Amino acid sequence: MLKVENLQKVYNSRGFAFEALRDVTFTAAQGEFICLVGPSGSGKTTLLKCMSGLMRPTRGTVVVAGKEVSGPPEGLALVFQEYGRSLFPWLRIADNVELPLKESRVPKAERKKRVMEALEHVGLEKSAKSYPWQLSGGMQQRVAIARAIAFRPDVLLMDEPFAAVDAQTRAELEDLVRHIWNDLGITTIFVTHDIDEAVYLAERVIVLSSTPTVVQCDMTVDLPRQRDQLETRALPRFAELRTRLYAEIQRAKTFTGASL
Ligand SMILES: Nc1ncnc2c1ncn2[C@@H]1O[C@H](COP(=O)(O)OP(=O)(O)OP(=O)(O)O)[C@@H](O)[C@H]1O
Repeated sequence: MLKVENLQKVYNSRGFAFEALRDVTFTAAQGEFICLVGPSGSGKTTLLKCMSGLMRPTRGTVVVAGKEVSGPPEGLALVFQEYGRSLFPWLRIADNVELPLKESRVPKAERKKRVMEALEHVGLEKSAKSYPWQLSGGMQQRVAIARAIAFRPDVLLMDEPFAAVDAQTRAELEDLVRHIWNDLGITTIFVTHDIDEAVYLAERVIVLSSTPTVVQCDMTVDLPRQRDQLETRALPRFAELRTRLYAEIQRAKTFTGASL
C-alpha cells in the first residue's frame, strides 16, 4: 500500500547543503499500523512531507496504492498536531468535514452520508452544527480525524496528533484511533515522540536514526490486537517492548546514516 524507497532529502539554503534524509526505505502493507519514532530532528517531518507530496525528495520514490507520489496523492489523508489551525473557525463541524469531499467533487448525497458516518465514528454526531471554537481541544482533534476518514483514504498519515492534549484525552484519542483502524482497516502511519504511545498503538515501530537519516530498526509489536489502556500496558511483553524501544532511541541519538 505504501512503499518508501531510497528516499534522500538534501536541504539547500544560502549555499549550504544539509542532508536530512540519507536513504530511508520501508514498506507498509494494506491495513498495517506503523508508528515512526526517532530522536528530535531526525527527519520525521521531512519524511512525512515527502510521503504526502508536499515536498520533493532529492532522490528516491514514494508509492501510494500503486501510484508514484509527485504531488499530494489522492488516496492519502493527513492529520497534524495543530488541530486549531487545521479547522476553519467560520465553518460548522459538518462543513469542515465536508470541505475536502466538495473539493474532490464527491456528489452531495454521498458527501452528507460520509460526513455523518465519520462523525459517528469519532462520537461527534451531536456536534455537527457547532463551530470548532465551541469544542475542546480533544474534540477538535476528533473533527480532524473525522475529516480524514470521511475522505476514505488508502493511507492515513498522522504527525504527532495528540502532542498538544492532556493525558486523559490522549488515552481516549489513542483508543479511538485503534478502534477506527480496527473497523476501517486504513493503512496508518503515526509519528510520535512517545515510546509508550508507539508500543500501545502500533503493530510495527520504525526507529529513525539521527541525520543523515536511515531506518535504524523495524520492530514488530506482538501484543494482542485488542488493546486496553490498563491491561495492555500492564503486560510483561509491553514492558519488554518499551525497554527495547527506549534503548533503540538512545542508540539512535548517536547512530546516523554516516555510521553505516
Ligand atoms: N527547510 C529546511 N532547511 C534546512 N534544514 C532543514 C529544513 N527543514 C528541516 N531542516 C533540518 O532537517 C533536519 C530534520 O528536520 P525535521 O523537522 O524533519 O525533524 P523532526 O524529526 O520532525 O524534528 P522534531 O522531532 O524536532 O519535530 C533538522 O536538522 C532540521 O534542522
